[in-house]
Amino acid sequence: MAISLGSIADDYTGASDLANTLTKNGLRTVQTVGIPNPSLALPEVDAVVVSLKIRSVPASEAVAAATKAERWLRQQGAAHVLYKICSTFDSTDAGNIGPVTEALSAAAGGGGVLVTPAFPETGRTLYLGHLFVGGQPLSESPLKDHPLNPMHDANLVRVLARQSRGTVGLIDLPAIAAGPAATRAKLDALLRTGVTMAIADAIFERDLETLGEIALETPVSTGASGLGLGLARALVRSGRISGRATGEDVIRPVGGFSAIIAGSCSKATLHQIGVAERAMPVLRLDPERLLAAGPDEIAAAISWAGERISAGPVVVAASAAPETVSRLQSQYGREASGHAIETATSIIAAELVERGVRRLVVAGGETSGAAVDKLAIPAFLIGPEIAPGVPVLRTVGNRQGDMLLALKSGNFGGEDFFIAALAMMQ
Ligand SMILES: Nc1ncnc2c1ncn2[C@@H]1O[C@H](COP(=O)(O)OP(=O)(O)O)[C@@H](O)[C@H]1O
Ligand SMILES: O=C(O)[C@@H](O)C(=O)COP(=O)(O)O
Repeated sequence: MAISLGSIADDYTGASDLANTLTKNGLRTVQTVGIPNPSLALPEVDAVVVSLKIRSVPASEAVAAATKAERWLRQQGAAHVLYKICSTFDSTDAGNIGPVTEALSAAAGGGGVLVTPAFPETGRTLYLGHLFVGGQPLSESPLKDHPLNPMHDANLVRVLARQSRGTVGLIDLPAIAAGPAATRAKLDALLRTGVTMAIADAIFERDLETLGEIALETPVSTGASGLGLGLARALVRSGRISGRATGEDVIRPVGGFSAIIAGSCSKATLHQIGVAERAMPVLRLDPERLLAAGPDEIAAAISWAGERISAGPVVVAASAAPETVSRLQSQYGREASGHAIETATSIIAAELVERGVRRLVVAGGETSGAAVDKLAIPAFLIGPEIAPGVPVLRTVGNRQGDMLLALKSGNFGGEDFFIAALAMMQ
C-alpha cells in the first residue's frame, strides 16, 4: 500500500474529523489508533490518519509518539504528513503544537511549515493571525473555559511563539487571496528572515485550497480539517489520486444496543445532553463522588445503564458547567480530575460493550481517546457525516466484532446531535 497523504492527529475525535474531510473530498481514508500492528489487514487507501492522544500530555511524550508515527507514515509512502491539531488551537505554553511541529519538520529535513487551524465549515476562521470561533475571538469564545487548555489569547502568532523554539511568522490574507504564487513568495520571504513556522490566515475554502497546494510542496504541515480539505483537493487536482471515495457501505447495520458517553464540558455538548434528555434516560455522574468514591460510583453507573440498554439508548454524562468544573479542579487539580473522569467514563463504556452495546457515541476528545483505548479498537473505516466534522465510524479488526461509533468533538454538532447520530447507526 503506497499512500498519498499521511496524517498524525493529536486526538481521536480530531482524527475522525479529518478522516471525514479527506473522505468527503475524494480520498479513500482509514483512521488507525496508534501505529497499527503489522498483522492488521488495512484496506487499499489514499490516506491514513494515525490517531494519537497527545494533545494534553507532556511535550516530550507527544514529540516521541508523533515522530514514531511520522516514520511509519513515510514508510507507507507518504510524501506529505499533516499534523492534525484542533481547529481551536487547543494547547498551552508548554505545547504541544509547537514542539511536535518542530520535531516533525526536523525529521523531514527542516524547511518552513505552514500552520493554520482554520476550518470555515465549523466557523473557525483566521484573520491577521487572530482565530475566530463563530463570531467571537478565540479568547472570548467558550474555549476560554476549556477544562484542560483554556485559551486566553486569540493571536496565534503569539500563542505558537510561546511554545516554540523557532521564529513564528504570518502569511496574511492579502497574500493568500492573491493566489498560490503570492503565497509561495510570502512564505519564501519569511523563510529568508529566519521564520520556521508560518501561521496562515484563511477565511474561505478557496484560501485553504491555495494553502493546500503550497503545503503539498513541503514535507510537513500543521492544521485542522480545513487544511486537510486543501491538501485533499490539491491531490485530486494533481491527478495523483482518482478522487472517488465513498463511505456509504460503512454503515451496514451491526445490531446490538446503543449508548452515549459524554465527558466534554463544552457549551455545545451540555446543550446536546439537555436535548437528549427529552428522548432517552440520562445519568449525570457526580464528579465529586467519582473522585472520592471512584469504583462505587462507576459500578452504580454501569448497573443503572445495564438495566436500561435493552429498552433503548441511554446517556451517561460526566459533563458539567464551567463553575462546577472549576470547583472540582481547585479541589483535586486540573489533570487529576480530568484523568480520573476519563478513566471512569472509559470503564463504563467498556462494560456497556461487554453487556452488548455495539453502537456507541462518545462526546469529547480526551473522553473518546480514553474510551477507544480501553476498548482496544485498532482502526476505523469512515462512513457518512452526521454533522460537520463528525462521521459514522465502523471498527476494523475489533475483538468484540463490528461496531459503529461516533467520536464527537466537544464543540461540534447541532442540538439534536445524539438523536441524529443514533438514527444513522442501526
Ligand atoms: N464534571 C467535570 N469536572 C471536571 N472535569 C470534567 C468533568 N467532566 C468531564 N471532565 C473532563 O474534562 C475534559 C474534557 O475534555 P474532552 O473530553 O477533550 O472534551 P472536549 O472535546 O470538549 O475538549 C476531560 O478530561 C474530562 O474527563
Ligand atoms: O479540529 C477540531 O475542532 C476537532 O477535530 C478537534 O480536534 C476538537 O477537539 P475536541 O473538542 O477535544 O474533541
